[in-house]
Amino acid sequence: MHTMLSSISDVYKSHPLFLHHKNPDLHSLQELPDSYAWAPSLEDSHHHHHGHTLSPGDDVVPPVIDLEDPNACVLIGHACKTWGVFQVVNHGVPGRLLDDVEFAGKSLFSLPPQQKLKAARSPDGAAGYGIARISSFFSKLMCDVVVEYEEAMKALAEKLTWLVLASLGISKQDIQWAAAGPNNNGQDNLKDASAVLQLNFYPTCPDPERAMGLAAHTDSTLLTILYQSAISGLQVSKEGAGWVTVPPIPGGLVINMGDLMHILSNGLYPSVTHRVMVNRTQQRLSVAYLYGPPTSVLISPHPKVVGPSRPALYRAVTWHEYLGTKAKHFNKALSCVQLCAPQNAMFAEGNDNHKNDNSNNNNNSVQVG
Ligand SMILES: C=C1C[C@]23C[C@H]1CC[C@H]2[C@@]12CCC[C@@](C)(C(=O)O1)[C@H]2[C@@H]3C(=O)O
Ligand SMILES: O=C(O)CCC(=O)C(=O)O
Ligand SMILES: [Fe+2]
Repeated sequence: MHTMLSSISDVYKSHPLFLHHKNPDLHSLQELPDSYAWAPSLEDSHHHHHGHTLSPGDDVVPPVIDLEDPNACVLIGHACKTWGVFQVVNHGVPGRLLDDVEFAGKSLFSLPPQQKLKAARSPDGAAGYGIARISSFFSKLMCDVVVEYEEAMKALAEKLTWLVLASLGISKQDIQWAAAGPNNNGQDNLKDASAVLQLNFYPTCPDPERAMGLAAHTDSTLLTILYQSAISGLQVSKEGAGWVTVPPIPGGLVINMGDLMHILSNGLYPSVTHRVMVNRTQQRLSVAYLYGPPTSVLISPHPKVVGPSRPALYRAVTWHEYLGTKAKHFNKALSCVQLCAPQNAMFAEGNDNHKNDNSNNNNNSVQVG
């Protein structure tokens, strides 16, 4: 975990980001500060899609897949093609561990602001605070829970990656960088895969219609495992349906396809654009496990999904390089590595149709590792 995190952190040495840390005490606000209000265009888009998202009896939500279902692989393939997101149950992560990480995360965010500021992410780092720096803030419980949670997420992320790839006809032997290394006892581990654990906290907001929890984006990952606790807020963009709320289900985990899976699948499994709305009465915690390959391995459209009728749409990139591109071009990153013009509307959808300035996200987040 150390080497992974340090190599992801390396990305930001050349892309320092000077975010302000002067967060007001968002818990006590009666009114939305102007600096948090989104432009009217965005406000329109809230309303524009409301009818689609919230109409009664609307059962258009991402599929929920039972990982113990023998047909899980086929169901996952279908979900990836049509939604780019699905929820999993019977995933093997104990409900007790989800409760623990939620409790630990909430304790962390309820620390006095001054204490949290001590853990501010440095401008040129990826992590909000390193293990060493946070240790003084937390009980041992927090560290134990995070370590245990990361282990459980890593195992689930590997399993899901293989299922997603298998649904494309790609097997373990077809992925060189995933080959068993000297240290993993011949197990089918994704050798040196990298990951970031991100805790997101969304305070209640007096004016949720005018504010945004987290701006529309795709994750720069192979896939992301998201625990969204019991409070809704996550929405995914679905062609023809607009913004669709992903309803929290007890013990469920949300799986997002990221840009690297988009590239690896040659656009067959598009990365899903998603955002987070804030809530007037309930604060919300989410825990995202952002999962990718070893940071220096080249990822390109896999030969199994490339052919004469389907040329490679993206050039090879490492996760390291791609994170740099994302840091510079945000939602246009995917088109920066695109090789030729999209061949049909499905690919024309792109990921820059929600380009927003995300500098005033109404969220606090922190990465631990
Ligand atoms: C490994 C990653 C993936 C990162 C960048 C880096 C560390 C933090 C991740 C997130 C987490 C929150 C959304 C996002 C869009 C963000 O701003 O930070 C993610 C981003 C990405 O998926 O591009
Ligand atoms: O809070 C959520 O539900 C989503 C968070 C998210 O998209 C992220 O951390 O990348
Ligand atoms: Fe995300």
